[in-house]
Amino acid sequence: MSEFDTVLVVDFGAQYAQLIARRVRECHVYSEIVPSTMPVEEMMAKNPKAIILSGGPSSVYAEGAPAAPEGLFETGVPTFGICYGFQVMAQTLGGQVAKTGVAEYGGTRLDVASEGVLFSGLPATQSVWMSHGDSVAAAPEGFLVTATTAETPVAAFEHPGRGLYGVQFHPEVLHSDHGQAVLKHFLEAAGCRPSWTMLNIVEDAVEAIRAQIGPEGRAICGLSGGVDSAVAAAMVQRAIGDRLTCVFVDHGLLRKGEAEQVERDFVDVTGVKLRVVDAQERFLKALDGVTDPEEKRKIIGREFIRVFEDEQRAILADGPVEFLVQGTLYPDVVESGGGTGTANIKSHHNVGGLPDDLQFTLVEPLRALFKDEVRRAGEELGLPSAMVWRQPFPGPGLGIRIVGAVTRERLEILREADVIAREELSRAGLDRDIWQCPVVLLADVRSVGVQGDGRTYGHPIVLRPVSSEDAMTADWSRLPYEVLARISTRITNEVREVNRVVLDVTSKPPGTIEWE
Ligand SMILES: Nc1ncnc2c1ncn2[C@@H]1O[C@H](COP(=O)(O)OP(=O)(O)OP(=O)(O)O)[C@@H](O)[C@H]1O
Ligand SMILES: O=c1[nH]c(=O)c2[nH+]cn([C@@H]3O[C@H](COP(=O)(O)O)[C@@H](O)[C@H]3O)c2[nH]1
Ligand SMILES: NC(=O)CC[C@H](N)C(=O)O
Ligand SMILES: [Mg+2]
Repeated sequence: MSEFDTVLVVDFGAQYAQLIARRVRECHVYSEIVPSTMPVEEMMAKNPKAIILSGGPSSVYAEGAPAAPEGLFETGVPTFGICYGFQVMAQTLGGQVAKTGVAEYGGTRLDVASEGVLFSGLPATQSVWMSHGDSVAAAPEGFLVTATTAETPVAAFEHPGRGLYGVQFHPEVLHSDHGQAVLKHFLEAAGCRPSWTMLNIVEDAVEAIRAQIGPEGRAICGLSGGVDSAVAAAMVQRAIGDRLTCVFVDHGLLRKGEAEQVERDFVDVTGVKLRVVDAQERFLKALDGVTDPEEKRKIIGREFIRVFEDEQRAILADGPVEFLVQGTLYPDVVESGGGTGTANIKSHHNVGGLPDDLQFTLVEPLRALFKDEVRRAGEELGLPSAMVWRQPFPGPGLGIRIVGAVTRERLEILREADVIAREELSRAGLDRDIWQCPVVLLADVRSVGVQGDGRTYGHPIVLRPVSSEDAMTADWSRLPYEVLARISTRITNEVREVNRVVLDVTSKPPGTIEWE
């Protein structure tokens, strides 16, 4: 018998399929996503202990809407439907789904009518997160309706005898008060053992990397000094040892002290082979005069790859290098429009920004994970905590924090302002409280100031401190006024060209974290 149980998440085109999978993993049960079009026999071959049906954008009664996999409810495998998955279960088993004319989006009060299995021991009223326009009008025969809301008479149902459960709300998002408990109750009822740990992610990833690269293959890893590439590199190093060469690209869009830090921190700890490439000229030339954010991102993505290709040739003497390792995470993929039916928000340089003629085979062991999971993997791998808890910094660097064309002078201004903000936030002990704090230069905006009794006509700097769990959503950080005041005073005193500092008070959505 396998040491851990498997839960399949059947994806109906959900925004949150990966989020469901990770919440299951948080219950220490292994979980994998499969498309709703996969035949039931193939699902059964994976020997699932339980199945979760995800949400999705369609209406179950619409023509062409994805149906429950044929025969799924006859397999006897305990199954939990969420939102669309709940509606699909209701309809397939003889209940009724209809557009009732009322929709619920966001926080909603749920009244538990009967604890049943899912709500066992939980409060009779709780706040849950909803996102639906269709509703279950009648539960299938034999099902107990366990919860309602003001607008939704059937907000949860279950038939423990048949191992079938469903909820209209999203237990996987953190805004649902007891969502994780509801999920846990389902997994327990299904008999899933909590025996899976993050160690398995590391071990499995290392195994998979070994299999992908083979016994002779060699790889280059883009190392940025950030968490993701550090963890990816450490995994690959564990898999293929010194057949890995790391490449740090100094593209001139880095913050003060960044290049030195990579050499000091990562190489010291891992002893990995590192090549540092000074590519400032090439990036600045390629970006000359470019103001469109997507164009900047595409150029930066392409130039990164061109540098990796040059490095590939430079180390050819030791044997060909076919693989490129990147620390790509799931949010990079969804935002670049790579999820099921998701829109392109911005092309992350390492996903949507890659050139079409890419010669490398990509190795991306973190592609299905969120940042906090990567941090835990980093801890499992024994990386130092200063590295594991470092705030994210985007690959395109200061290039997407200058609103307007990128020039050496503007980079210098931004670098000076950024280091002041970072110093003051650290001094105030706020590094762990905030997710990151982009400092943005509005290069094409000027405003009038008065300094030393004279008139100035300088540029504004925007501070964008945010708190977040996984960068998919974020809120602006409520920093102490004294800290903001100190940052503002120092930046305007110390950075010529800047005569105004402003604070960005927008959450994500509607804003994104970076300005471009
Ligand atoms: N300066 C760089 N040199 C080489 N590779 C880079 C550089 N910047 C980014 N990359 C590559 O692009 C990937 C994505 O960058 P991203 O900023 O998302 O991750 P990270 O820098 O590893 O971690 P963090 O999100 O904590 O900054 C990196 O994992 C790395 O492979
Ligand atoms: O490596 C990266 N390449 C990119 O092209 C990129 N764009 C945004 N980011 C980082 O991703 C997170 C979410 O950012 P946004 O809310 O701006 O999309 C934040 O942490 C951003 O700093 C990037 N990281
Ligand atoms: N989030 C969802 O799964 C939505 C399901 C369905 N599209 C509805 O609006 O009710
Ligand atoms: Mg980074």
